[in-house]
Formats: sequence, structure tokens, C-alpha cells
Amino acid sequence: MGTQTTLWCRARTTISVGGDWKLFESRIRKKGTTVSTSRSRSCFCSSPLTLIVSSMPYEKEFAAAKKAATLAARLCKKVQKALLQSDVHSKSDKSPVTVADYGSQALVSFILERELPSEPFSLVAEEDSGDLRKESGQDTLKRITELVNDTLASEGSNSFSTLTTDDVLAAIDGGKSEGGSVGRHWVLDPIDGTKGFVRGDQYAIALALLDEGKVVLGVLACPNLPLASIGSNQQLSSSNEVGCLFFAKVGDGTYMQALGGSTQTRVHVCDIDNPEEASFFESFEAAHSSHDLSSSIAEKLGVKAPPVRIDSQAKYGALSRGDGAIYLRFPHKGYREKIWDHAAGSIVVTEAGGIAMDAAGNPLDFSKGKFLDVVSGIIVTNQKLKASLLRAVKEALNEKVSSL
Ligand SMILES: Nc1ncnc2c1ncn2[C@@H]1O[C@H](COP(=O)(O)O)[C@@H](OP(=O)(O)O)[C@H]1O
Ligand SMILES: [Mg+2]
Ligand SMILES: [Mg+2]
Ligand SMILES: [Mg+2]
Repeated sequence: MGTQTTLWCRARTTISVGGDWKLFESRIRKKGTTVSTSRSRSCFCSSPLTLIVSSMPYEKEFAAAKKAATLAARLCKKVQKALLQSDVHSKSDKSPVTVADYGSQALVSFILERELPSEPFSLVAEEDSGDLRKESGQDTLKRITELVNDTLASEGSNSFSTLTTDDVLAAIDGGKSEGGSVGRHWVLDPIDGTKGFVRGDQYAIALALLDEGKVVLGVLACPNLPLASIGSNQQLSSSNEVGCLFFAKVGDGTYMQALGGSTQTRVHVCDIDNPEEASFFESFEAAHSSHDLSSSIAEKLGVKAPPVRIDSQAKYGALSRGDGAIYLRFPHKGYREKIWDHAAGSIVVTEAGGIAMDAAGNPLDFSKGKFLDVVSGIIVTNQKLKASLLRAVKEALNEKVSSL
């Protein structure tokens, strides 16, 4: 728990805020006091104001998020090891969903609500319980409930009573919030990269917290991601240990540890400034992101290494520790990105020194509800490659338009 300081501001006062200064400013403005602030973090209040400044904001939330994502990863690993055909279903949009997607969502929703009882709970999550409430979904619901209870029991804590199928449905539907720019909202992708999960490849449990529309913390559990680098320019490592947990809190940097538990290490994006030395990540699925467009961008930049194609936000995690220098994502026409596919990943990369933006260079705006409206695509890189990458993207997009 962080320490809290109460300040009584009458005139110009210097205060120090651990965390996001901009967010802090907007908060005090909302309280109806005019506050002018400067970069030196001094503020002048138009009326007396009590400021409660926590030196470690979001600390409880961060701990709860790490716990929830780690347990959800345990559930997913168990299912992936012995995935049965009957565990995989098709949603109304024909995309796959498995008992592990539902189980992970129920578990994370349940744990967050239990661990943070004094906070209003709002969760924007990918799955809903519609199909599980039908007659045809009853066996699947029982299997999910078993998985959730087994995972809670494996945690060794006796504080959880066994959940019923109704509890599981309610926990899944805890994720029905629409998000937005007011207050706090958790954002969850219970399994990002379900297609990768079903194939036995990469996937991630991605959990983030929005405060006033900004991502303030993010956790990415990547059960199949090697602890050693996976960039295409890397030497093969002697270690084949897999399972990474990335976590980032605004203003505090990004850290990685083994999912099984280990000391945490601070990670940074790579500092490559010569695009020829850069390697890039993209979706494994060509249906999710145009491989043709990314190869045209890579060619313009002079990138020599072949693309690293993996599923899920594990790409953001890998980039945050410098495995590669660029992540390109260009969905096909008509697709609208969802916030849960990028919220956790974006803070993991930005706190590691990188930038996540749309193809026009605009910052990603998570404050507009479930959807993330972006111009043309999403690109992620380090500060040094930003300008040349944006130029190459612009050229490649223009060529694509003129060839139509
Ligand atoms: N046609 C499409 N274009 C772009 N993204 C898509 C898509 N269909 C599904 N997706 C999203 O791509 C995510 C996986 O990203 P990646 O390609 O990086 O592995 C999916 O997350 P889920 O697996 O959580 O559904 C899904 O939200
Ligand atoms: Mg997803
Ligand atoms: Mg998902
Ligand atoms: Mg999905």
C-alpha cells in the first residue's frame, strides 16, 4: 500500500505526484477548482483545496490484476494441454471461443471484484454468457465451472467458497460494461489470440485499467512466450523456458517475470535507430492484418529480417523487452479494433519507452467505449524509428490507394 499525504493548498504549492500528472490535473479540475500547473509540478489553486496525494497510486489494483492474470493463465495452460474438440465453439461472428476464454473471464472478473471490495466494479471484457445460458451450452458451462473451481482451489487459499454455475455466469457477465471516459474501467481479453491458443501457439491474458479514459496499468500473461528473446535477429538461446508475465503502471516502467514466479526485471524497447537492423512483428493470421502491406512497409524501410508472425498481444510484450523494433497491424477494410486487443499491450510498450499509435501517428484513444477507432492500422515502435516508420507507412498506404 502506498503512503498518502494530505495537502491543504492555499496558494502556490509544490506537490509531487507518483503516477500520471495529467490525470491528476484533470481530477482536480473536475472538482471545480481552477488549478494552473507547470511542468515543475507546482500548482496554484483558486480556492482552498485538500489534495490527497498517494505516492503509489493503483498499487492495490496492480496486485489484484497480477494475481488475476496469473491464475487465469494457469487455467488456460491446463486447457491448452488437453484441448478437446468439444471445448472449442464458434461465436455468432464465426470466431472461435473455448472453455478457457470463458473460464479465464469468469476467474478474472471474480478475483478483481473480491480483491477490491471497496471500489465500484466496471469491466469491459470480450466474452458474454449468452451461449452458455442456452440448453445446448449446459455441459460447457459445467466444464467451465469445474475449471474455475479447480484453479481457485489450486491457489491454496481457503477463502473462496465453491462457485456455482450461476456464479460463473454472473462473473462472466460482470464484463458487460461499455467503458468510456468517466471513472475507472477494467479492460479484459481473457484469451487474446484464441486461434493461436487452439493451434497450440502463442496467446495472452490481457488485463488493463482505464482511469478517465487513460490506461493506467496493464498486465500481460503470455504462457507460451519464451523467457529468452524471440526476435528474428536473435541467436538461439540455450534456455527453452516459457511463460512470461509483463506488467506496467503509468510512470513506473515495465517489468517482466517468469509466470511461474521469479525476480522481476525492468525491460526496455530496443534502441535501434537504423531501420535496416530492425525486425518486425505481425499477426500470424493474414486475415487479421495485411501481410502484403507490412512487407511493402518493411521493404521501404530497408528491413532485412523476415517478419516474426505470432498471435496475440505477446507481440507487445516481446517488443517491450527489445526482441524486435516494430509491430505492424493493418486489419482489412471494415474491421473495427476493440480496446481489449490493445489496452494492456499499449501500456506495456509505452512504459518500456516505446510508442503505440495509429497509422497516421495519432495516439490510441481508449476513452470511446469498446471500440478503438484508428486511422488505417496500428503501429508500435521505439522513439528513434518513429519518423521513418510513419513516412514508410504513409508511402505504402498511398501506393495501395493509387493501385486500386
Ligand atoms: N478480421 C480481423 N481483423 C483484425 N483483427 C481481428 C479480426 N478478427 C479478429 N481479430 C482480432 O485479432 C485478435 C488476435 O490478434 P492477433 O492477430 O494479433 O493474434 C483477436 O483477438 P481474440 O483472439 O481475443 O478474439 C480478434 O479480436
Ligand atoms: Mg483479442
Ligand atoms: Mg479474446
Ligand atoms: Mg475472440
